[in-house]
Amino acid sequence: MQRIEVYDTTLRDGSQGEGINFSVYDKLQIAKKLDELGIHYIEGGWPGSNPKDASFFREVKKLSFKRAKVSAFGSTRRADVKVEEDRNVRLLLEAETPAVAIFGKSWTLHVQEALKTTLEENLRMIDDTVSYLAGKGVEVLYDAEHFFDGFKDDPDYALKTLKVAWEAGARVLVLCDTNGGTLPFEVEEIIDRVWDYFNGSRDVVLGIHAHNDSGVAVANTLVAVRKGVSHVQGTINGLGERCGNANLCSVLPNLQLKMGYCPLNEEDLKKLTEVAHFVYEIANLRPNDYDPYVGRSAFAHKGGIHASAMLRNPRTYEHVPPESVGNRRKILVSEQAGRSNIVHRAKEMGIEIDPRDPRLFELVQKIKEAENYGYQYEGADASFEILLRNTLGENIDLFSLKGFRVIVEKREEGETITEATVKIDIENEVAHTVAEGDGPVHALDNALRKALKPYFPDLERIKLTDYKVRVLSEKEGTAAKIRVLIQTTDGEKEWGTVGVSTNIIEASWNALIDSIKYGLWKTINQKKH
Ligand SMILES: CC(=O)SCCNC(=O)CCNC(=O)[C@H](O)C(C)(C)COP(=O)(O)OP(=O)(O)OC[C@H]1O[C@@H](n2cnc3c(N)ncnc32)[C@H](O)[C@@H]1OP(=O)(O)O
Ligand SMILES: CC(=O)C(=O)O
Repeated sequence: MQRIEVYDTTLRDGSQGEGINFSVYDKLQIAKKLDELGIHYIEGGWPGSNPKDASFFREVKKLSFKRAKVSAFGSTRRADVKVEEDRNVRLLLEAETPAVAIFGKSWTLHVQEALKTTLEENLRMIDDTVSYLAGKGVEVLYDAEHFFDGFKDDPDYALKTLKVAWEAGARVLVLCDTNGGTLPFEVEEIIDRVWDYFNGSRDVVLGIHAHNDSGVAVANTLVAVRKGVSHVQGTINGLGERCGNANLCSVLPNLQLKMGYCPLNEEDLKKLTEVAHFVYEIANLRPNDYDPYVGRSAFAHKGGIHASAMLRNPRTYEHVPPESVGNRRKILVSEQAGRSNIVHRAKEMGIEIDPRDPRLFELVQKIKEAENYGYQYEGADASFEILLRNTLGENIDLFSLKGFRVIVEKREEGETITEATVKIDIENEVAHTVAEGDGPVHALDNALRKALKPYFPDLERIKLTDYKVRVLSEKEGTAAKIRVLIQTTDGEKEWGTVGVSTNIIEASWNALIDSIKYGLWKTINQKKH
């Protein structure tokens, strides 16, 4: 089995994606993660492009990588300029990286329209640049920009550019589908023609760099490997110009788990999900839950039929074990659930329940009715646990509500005052408190805490971290039904709760009360054990 070289261009082509702007520090952090993952080459940027990329190459020298080689990217020399006088080529050398990637034109249209030069001069530009850099002892990777489109228009010329780069000393010839318009069967046919051109010589090393404009960048990369390509380029999460690049988070597990290649070692592949989320975080992007392999939903099972079969044998609904890429399985509870989903979730909570227990049928029904009303338990694990325990006859309520009132007063001077009064039964006493807040929910939270604090000092640690409101029936205007989802933490764990009502304050109260009730019960329960 041939060795596959992995070349990551998240820091260069990934930075060309709309909305992406990595700082030098970000780039260095990502480079370290890529090295830990076992990536062979890290393309850090284009030193001739901007001061940030130049600065990255100065800083990255201070780091030592376990495995990865750092590569600098740039173009061939400009037309009619001596290679040793070309600014871009000089800056590439000044980056002092062990490898450089040079892109050159393979498509006559580009030579004539974009470069405005002759076909012969373009060949000289490739020849001069590759041989000059190789002569300086740098490993040169040659990116044949628009190779597939160039080949379709003028195969002889496109192939000639490859030959020139190879003979000038390029170590790898990377076939680029720059516009991302090529389909997998075309990639296969064209690569066959490239091997024919080089008389099947496997001394030649071919690479692939595919863009995702047709949604097939990963497929194009995989078929290229099947055709003997041994150098694979791509980015983490598929970031990159326009629709992005081949997503290494799909390419790598496909190669490793399905095709029998070993671009990474088995243990390193388990870091993939963490690296994917790290890059999203640094790029300030919300992770795509539906990403293959590494998305939060990649192994989330919602349908009752799926959950039932999964619990008997995970292979029934999973193409690979989630742990192989560092992800995890989730069994969701919702209106699509059956008893199996609940048995599984209950087990995770330490509750053993017989799948034939009649209370389970009752609970499935309750959930379906509640979701029909507007509740959503997928993001509200604590509200689900409360419902489950109540149905099983366990009372986790440490206090009960006697009533609340909220007053919002808008004053002539423009000031808005919000005040809440809460009355609760607690340990056979009645606590009656009043508090102000920035808004009605804040005031209620403050009043409730004031009432509970003397009984539960641990309440201090319980903090709301997120509060989301969703209108469920927009057409009803201000009388619409509202769903409130609250996230809460005690500094160690997070939990979610849900409330639904046509009254936004009541919906918020329901979610709030579940959140605090659950947090207090959990703390007391932990102390007991
Ligand atoms: C397929 C790819 O993704 S390639 C990478 C693309 N990435 C980027 O463009 C990001 C970094 N780019 C930059 O910072 C700038 O574009 C620079 C510094 C490279 C060049 O900036 P400028 O000199 O202002 O020119 P501009 O951005 O308009 O680019 C056009 C110039 O590049 C030249 N050029 C384009 N491709 C090549 C090539 N393969 N070899 C040599 N020169 C090239 C063109 O001939 C043109 O030069 P001219 O204006 O003298 O005719
Ligand atoms: C080199 C490169 O990024 C491309 O051709 O798409």
